[in-house]
Amino acid sequence: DTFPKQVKIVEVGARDGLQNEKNIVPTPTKIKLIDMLSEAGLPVIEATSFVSPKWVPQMADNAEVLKGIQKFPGVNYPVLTPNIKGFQAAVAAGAKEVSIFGAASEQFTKKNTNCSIDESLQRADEILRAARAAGIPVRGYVSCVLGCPYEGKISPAKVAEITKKMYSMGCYEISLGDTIGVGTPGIMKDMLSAVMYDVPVAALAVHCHDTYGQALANTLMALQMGVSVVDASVAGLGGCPYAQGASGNLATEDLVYMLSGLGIHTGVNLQKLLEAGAFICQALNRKTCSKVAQATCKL
Ligand SMILES: CC(C)(COP(=O)([O-])OP(=O)([O-])OC[C@H]1O[C@@H](n2cnc3c(N)ncnc32)[C@H](O)[C@@H]1OP(=O)([O-])[O-])[C@@H](O)C(=O)NCCC(=O)NCCSC(=O)C[C@@](C)(O)CC(=O)[O-]
Repeated sequence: DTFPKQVKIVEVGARDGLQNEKNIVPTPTKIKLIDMLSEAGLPVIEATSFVSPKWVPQMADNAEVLKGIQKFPGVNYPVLTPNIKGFQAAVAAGAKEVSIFGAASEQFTKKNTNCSIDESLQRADEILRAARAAGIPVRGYVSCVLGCPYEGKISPAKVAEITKKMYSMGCYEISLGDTIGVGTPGIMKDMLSAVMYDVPVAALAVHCHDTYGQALANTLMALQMGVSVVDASVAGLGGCPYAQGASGNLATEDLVYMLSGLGIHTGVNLQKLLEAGAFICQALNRKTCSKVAQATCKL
């Protein structure tokens, strides 16, 4: 049995999940969602992002959300920061951890952050230096690791190169994103093999979108290869606004159900997680994308 004994789930529903919503979700709804997710025992809950409100209007209430949530002891509430301006605003609002984001695709980087890969790494380096001085841990994201909406196939070597750079710049963990959910387990295996050659597996996470229904299978492959940190989104909410057609993330409920079946510890209470999912789906007036939530729905 090659599975890790314990898996850390990084809940991204309140950020990756909501950033793509057209209608602005009221700030108290976001806060209640995050509080319910904390209540459910998730160890890491990405709360919001300090990006330009011109680019992502849904995240314009970032400071109110971060200040308004209950901070459960032992739970981390990282926020996304694209540049030093975002980092400073995040710290001023009380962020204790931030995430930087880049991609293994030039065109996606341009569409998502209006710069080249090199420029995005320079911005990341600036954040990492400021974060080190302030004692703030930094997580990194690499998008498009299994394919890009603009460039198509992405080579595992390119993903390994960017991941290695972020790791050597000081990110303690790097989340490998299948941004548009096009990957299949064989491609995940090849990509991870290349990355693991350069970066210790303990510093890697996977972040699978479920556009083609492959998120759980791709995640299982990563777990078999020793990855023990998995990003997921309650009710399968989500998608990147600069990756057209990308659907939501792997549903956290489905991940928790699978891990529990495998006897892998997560510390998450599935019942409370289902309640958080039901709450946000009702608030958004939409059906859950979680199969587990659909299967256990009493209505
Ligand atoms: C990077 C920029 C800012 C460049 O955007 P730009 O337009 O090139 O930047 P700029 O420096 O020219 O600034 C434009 C305006 O935004 C302001 N501004 C500038 N920075 C900030 C900031 N931090 N916070 C608040 N405001 C900011 C700045 O002050 C200015 O305001 P103005 O002077 O016109 O009034 C922009 O492209 C941006 O915000 N992009 C973020 C896009 C985004 O959030 N995408 C989704 C997250 S990534 C993702 O979902 C993938 C992931 C992580 O989940 C993993 C996966 O699935 O693969």
